[in-house]
Amino acid sequence: MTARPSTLVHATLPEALAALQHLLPARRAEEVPLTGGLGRVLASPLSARADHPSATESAMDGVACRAADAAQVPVTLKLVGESRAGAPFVGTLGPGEAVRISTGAVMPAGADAVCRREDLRLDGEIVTLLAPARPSDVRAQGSDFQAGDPVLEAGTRLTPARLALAAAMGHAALPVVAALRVGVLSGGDELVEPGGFLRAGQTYNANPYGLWAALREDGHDPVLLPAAADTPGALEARLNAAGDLDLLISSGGVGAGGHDQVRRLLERGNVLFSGLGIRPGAPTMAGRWQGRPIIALPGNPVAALVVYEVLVRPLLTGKEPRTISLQAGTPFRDAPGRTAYWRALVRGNAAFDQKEQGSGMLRSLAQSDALVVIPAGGGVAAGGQVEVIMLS
Ligand SMILES: Nc1nc2c(c(=O)[nH]1)N[C@H]1C(S)=C(S)[C@@H](COP(=O)(O)OP(=O)(O)OC[C@H]3O[C@@H](n4cnc5c(N)ncnc54)[C@H](O)[C@@H]3O)O[C@H]1N2
Ligand code: MOO
Repeated sequence: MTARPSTLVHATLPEALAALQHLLPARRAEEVPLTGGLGRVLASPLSARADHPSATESAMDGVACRAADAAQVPVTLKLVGESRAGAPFVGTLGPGEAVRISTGAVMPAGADAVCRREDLRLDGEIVTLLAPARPSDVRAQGSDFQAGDPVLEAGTRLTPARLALAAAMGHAALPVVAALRVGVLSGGDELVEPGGFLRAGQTYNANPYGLWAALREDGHDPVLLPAAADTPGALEARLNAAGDLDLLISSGGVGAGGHDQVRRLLERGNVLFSGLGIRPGAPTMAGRWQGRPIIALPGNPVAALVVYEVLVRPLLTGKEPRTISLQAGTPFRDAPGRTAYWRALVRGNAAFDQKEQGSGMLRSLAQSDALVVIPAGGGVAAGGQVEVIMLS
């Protein structure tokens, strides 16, 4: 059956992204505890509830004193007390005086520098500084961030460091974009679940596990659906039984091979685009089946994961892949009429193409550091500049 008039044939990546954006449900916000925030995306900006540091404090173990007293060394100062983390020195430091101080302890009033423990000698109430006390070993109150500062922007993906930051800002719960429930489906008579017995001509079902992990990384809620056999009825039954899903992502069955059930099913429903101007991933399709959005990725495992990286991830996170410029350590050819994403190793400031670029060769993707992006007609000689997407 031919595609409907609204179908984009051989969409560009931006066209495909724009078309898909209209298909996803409006994104709600929800609150999660800090321990549930990894990979989630902030739905609104997050401001600090307190200054960090909350007081001016020492960055080192040693003694706190006046920098002016300790510019010429060796110098002898009188120890008048101690400031420990949680138990500050009470009072003001006078000229010629010092207090013992530990890392993170509040600087006494009057003190503005710290001499490190390894740079001094203690003798009862006398301390001899052997190196000048340093103002740079003092952390000023609010020098990391101040109460009320909008530290994390809406749209920020929560990494371990950002979760620690949110905790340091005083937040126990975080407003995040509600996860989408995404069904992950594969199809093909040759597929055997990992762990099972493999006969010649069969292949372990790998794609859903990579897609499941990528969806989890992006803060969504993937649901693995059992692989469907290559019969029209089997696929339809899987989709109908999939239950309440916001989106379905399939892999396989979009080629022109005659057993390509996903393609046929989508063509009976509503096709949004059929074919993408990229390599790998050219046969990618998207559309709707009984109202539910479906992104149909190619079966070749590298194609499925590369299309996730350059199309699905930007769609689900609202962020374009971050590219950096590197030198081409080897030549990178273009793919006629398509944007190519070549697997590459990154060494120093240069990208080197992986010898193996076959779309079925998953090992070379797993062992790559980056995808080098080469626009149609834009092949690059060794020594030229290339844009690359770093793979996590
Ligand atoms: N004559 C042509 N043949 C092909 C073309 C073409 O233009 N002309 N395009 C090739 C490209 S590019 C791709 S990509 C594939 C797309 O094919 P399908 O999406 O229909 O994928 P399948 O035929 O189902 O499988 C392809 C390949 O991938 C393996 N596969 C599939 N699913 C999984 C899975 N879940 N886990 C692991 N491996 C999987 C499958 O065994 C096949 O080896 O078509 C090319 N052919
Ligand atoms: O799009 Mo196919 O991606 O090269 O294997």
